[in-house]
Amino acid sequence: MDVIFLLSRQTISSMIEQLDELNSLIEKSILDSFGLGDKIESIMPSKTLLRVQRYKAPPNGDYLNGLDAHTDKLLSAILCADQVFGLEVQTKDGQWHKLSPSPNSFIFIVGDPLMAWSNGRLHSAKHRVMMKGHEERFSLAAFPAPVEGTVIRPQKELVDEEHPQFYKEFDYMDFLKFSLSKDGMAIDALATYKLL
Ligand SMILES: O=C(O)CCC(=O)C(=O)O
Ligand SMILES: [Fe+2]
Repeated sequence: MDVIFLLSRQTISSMIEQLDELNSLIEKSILDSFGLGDKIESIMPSKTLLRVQRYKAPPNGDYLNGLDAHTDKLLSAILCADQVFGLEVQTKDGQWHKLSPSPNSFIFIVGDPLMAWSNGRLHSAKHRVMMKGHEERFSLAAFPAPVEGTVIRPQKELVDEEHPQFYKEFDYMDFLKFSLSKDGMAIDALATYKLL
C-alpha cells in the first residue's frame, strides 16, 4: 500500500469528489433507462469508500489468482486499473472473460444491492483478478456503500406481472454482516433472499 501514503488528504478528497460525480452520472443514466429519471434523484443514500489494491506479480510468470471470484457487496464500484490487465468477468453461462479496457477508462461494476434494487434487471456479475507476467498491478476503486439503516427493496416501478419480485427486502447491514461471515462467504449470500 505504498501508494496511498503518497496521496495527500486533499488529493484523496478530490478523487472521491470526481468519482462521486461520475457515479452520479452513471446512476442518472440507470434511472433514465428505467424511466425513473424524473422521479428519483439517486438510487439510495450511500457514502463512498475508496480502496487502492496492489497485486504482486506471480513468481515465474505463472497465471495466478490475485483476487478470488466474488460479487461486490457494496452498491456498485467504479474501478480504474493501471495498464497491467488482470480483471476477468464471468458471464451468466459461466464463461470467464478477460477485460482489456482502453487506457484511462473506468469500469462500472453492479453490486448485489443494486441487483436487488433493480429487481434483477441489472446483474451483479462475478469477477476476479488473475495475474500473469512479471509486473505488479494497482487498481483504485470507489464503492458507494449504502448507509446504516438502509433497507434494500426492489424499486416498485420495476416489479410487475412480467417481472415478479425477485428478492425479498432486507436490511443492508444484516446482509453485509452475513456475507462477510464464514457461512456467508461460502455461498452466494444474496441468493438467500431470493423469492423465486
Ligand atoms: O482490482 C480489481 O481490478 C478488482 C477489484 C475488485 O473487484 C474489488 O475490490 O471488489
Ligand atoms: Fe469486486
